[in-house]
Amino acid sequence: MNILSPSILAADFTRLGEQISEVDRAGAEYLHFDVMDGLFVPSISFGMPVLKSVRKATKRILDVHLMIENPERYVDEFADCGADLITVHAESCRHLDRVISQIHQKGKKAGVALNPATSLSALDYVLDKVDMVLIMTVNPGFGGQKFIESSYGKIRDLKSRMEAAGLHTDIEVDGGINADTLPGVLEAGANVIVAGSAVFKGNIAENVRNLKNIMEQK
Ligand SMILES: O=C(CO)[C@@H](O)[C@H](O)COP(=O)(O)O
Ligand SMILES: [Fe+2]
Repeated sequence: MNILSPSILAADFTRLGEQISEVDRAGAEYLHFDVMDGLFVPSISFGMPVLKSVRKATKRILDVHLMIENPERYVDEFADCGADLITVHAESCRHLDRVISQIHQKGKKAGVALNPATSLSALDYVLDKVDMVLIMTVNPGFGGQKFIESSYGKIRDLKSRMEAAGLHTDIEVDGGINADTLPGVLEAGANVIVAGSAVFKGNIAENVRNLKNIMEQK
């Protein structure tokens, strides 16, 4: 099933509750929550107190993307604040297998994210343990960046690898997704689509409808 996960990083924070209701009403299935620590990525975004408030504002799946060093320090707290799905970066975990188990022990779904320059081989011994793989289609740290073209091939390779192993794990893409890049990532095998600017800039309901239309045609 294809799923849309609007990234609130691109929302108007003075009207966050309203804008969350708007994407909910327009039919987005997930809500993407980008946590940045100023170390793993250059920017600092938001953390637990904001997640707690967002949890009260929506019943949708909260898809928490941790762009932080040593995320095991905070996984339990993000789980307690209302995350449903917690994604950690392979590059930021010294003990990736252990962090995946930690997320599962909290009763949450676990995702592993790969930066554009990270090989799929980082997933070799954990692929069958994760609920989702996040292929970053920009270098993490900021919204509104340009999609990296080599991502299409990477998604396709991951999809073949999963098929060969008999796995139906979700493939999420994040960064520079819009009406132009969406058809290609769907074709390549992605099914969980993060979109920040393409949802929150302009008319939110119309943007969600357009992206969902494309997703339904594929
Ligand atoms: O994780 C990140 C950026 O690091 C994203 O989730 C962005 O928030 C996506 O924004 P757009 O590229 O869709 O504007
Ligand atoms: Fe993200």
